[in-house]
Amino acid sequence: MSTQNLTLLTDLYELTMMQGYFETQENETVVFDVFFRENPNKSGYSIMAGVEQVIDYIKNLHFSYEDVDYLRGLGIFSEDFLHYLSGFHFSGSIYAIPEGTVIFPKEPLVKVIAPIMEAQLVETAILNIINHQSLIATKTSRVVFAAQGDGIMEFGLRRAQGPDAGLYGARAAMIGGCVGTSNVLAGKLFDVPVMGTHAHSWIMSFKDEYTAFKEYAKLYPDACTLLVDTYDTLKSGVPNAIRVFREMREEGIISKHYGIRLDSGDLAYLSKQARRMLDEAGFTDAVIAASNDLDEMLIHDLKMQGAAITSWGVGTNLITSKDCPSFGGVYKLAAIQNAEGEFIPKIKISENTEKITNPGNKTIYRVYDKETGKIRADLICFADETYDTSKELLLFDPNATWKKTRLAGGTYTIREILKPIFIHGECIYTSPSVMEIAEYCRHEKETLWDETKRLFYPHRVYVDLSQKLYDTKAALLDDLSR
Ligand SMILES: Nc1ncnc2c1ncn2[C@@H]1O[C@H](COP(=O)(O)OP(=O)(O)OP(=O)(O)O)[C@@H](O)[C@H]1O
Ligand SMILES: O=P(O)(O)OC[C@H]1O[C@H](OP(=O)(O)OP(=O)(O)O)[C@H](O)[C@@H]1O
Ligand SMILES: O=C(O)c1cccnc1
Repeated sequence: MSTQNLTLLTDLYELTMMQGYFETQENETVVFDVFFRENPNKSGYSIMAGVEQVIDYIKNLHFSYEDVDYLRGLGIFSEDFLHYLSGFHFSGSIYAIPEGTVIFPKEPLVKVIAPIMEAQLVETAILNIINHQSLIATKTSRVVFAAQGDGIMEFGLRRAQGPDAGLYGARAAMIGGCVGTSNVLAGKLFDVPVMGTHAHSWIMSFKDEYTAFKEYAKLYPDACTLLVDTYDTLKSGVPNAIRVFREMREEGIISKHYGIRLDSGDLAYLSKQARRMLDEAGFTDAVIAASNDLDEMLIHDLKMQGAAITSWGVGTNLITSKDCPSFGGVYKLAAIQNAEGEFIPKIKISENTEKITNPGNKTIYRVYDKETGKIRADLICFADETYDTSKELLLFDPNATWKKTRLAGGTYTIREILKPIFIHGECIYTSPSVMEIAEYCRHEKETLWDETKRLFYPHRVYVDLSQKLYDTKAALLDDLSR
């Protein structure tokens, strides 16, 4: 939250390195990139989320008297360094891809340009925030895709990995496309719709199911979703719900939003039977909602089975991204500024060529097909490179350079997707509201080809390097292998 001081939310090694830089170096300005190597959940794309919380974190970055005192107590920091920390503030620049944007592996999601002591300190918290929210936004986006336009309600708070994961997970889930959340604190803090039904305990607390439904309908006639599986879904739950709906209709209080929720058993079979019973009773607009360990695969499968469900409550699998519990974003040094103000590219070698980093102070252009508005590729280049869209653009796969695509001038458009957030310590970016981000995210997904959006074996979007960046990288690798 915006006033929270998370300065010590870092790994100890960031502070021990910071002290090392303080003792041994000139505190040169460096460039660090946040990027990830693989989309989670076998997705063809990911969704950026968490920038607003990164902004809050950076704005509140300071070592309080108690923080400094605690660090002193560890017995590993000098008084000179602790004195430096007590006057610390972030003076660098940060660029980020706006929340809700579709993102792909290898591209810089966040770029930090700052004196090395500052840039090093912020690694852990930035990764923590972006990794978590981007993971949940991406998972949600897949669940939403599977539901083919039906609403997904985020129900995961009780099974999230702690309060923060529940709260910021709900925020990310809204960005990824949920229609609402059961998380009331998320509703208050992020101004997003809260919604829900009722629990089995409600039914069990009354003398019988009918009375429980009736009392609920009296209290909440405008949002009356009755949980029908406590005793026997088709023999008792649905008939009792119909009885109550009928009485509501007779009393003229039938609402716009009413229906049932299934939470166990064969959801395809039960939903079809329930639909038939509701329709026969004249309640054709009663909504059938379902929950019970759902995820995108199950929802996809239930759709294939012709389930008559049009509203889905998804908890555990979404809020924990159960099939892929980590986003895998990393933070790597890409350049060091010399005395002349030039950024000298740096590279990290790996046995695994996929893990070799992209050097330099970079930016990203998203290249769109002019006619369809769909993404052709992303192009990572140096920050000072520019492109003229009236000229031919040559794209090539950096891992298989013989794979080339030539886009004729006038057939494509480009958009720089990395945006300035902080310049020389000053925040120059205003975060949109979560619902505005969610709307933007919905449009962003329209720029993906269907082949990229599909749940299984999606088509990969190319993330290419400019010729200049490719040549620089090759030259650095060449130098290091001498
Ligand atoms: N038609 C279906 N096709 C595929 N999966 C289904 C179908 N119906 C339900 N499921 C899923 O199968 C799983 C069954 O859950 P589980 O074995 O816990 O039984 P249950 O119905 O929840 O019983 P109970 O809650 O009474 O223990 C859930 O994840 C549920 O969403
Ligand atoms: O299955 P999930 O995707 O995690 O969705 C949330 C679950 O949480 C509730 O169950 P719970 O047993 O906690 O409470 P209940 O007594 O209200 O069913 C709800 O009925 C869902 O089944
Ligand atoms: O409102 C609901 O139906 C709900 C909320 C949280 C978890 N499960 C269900």
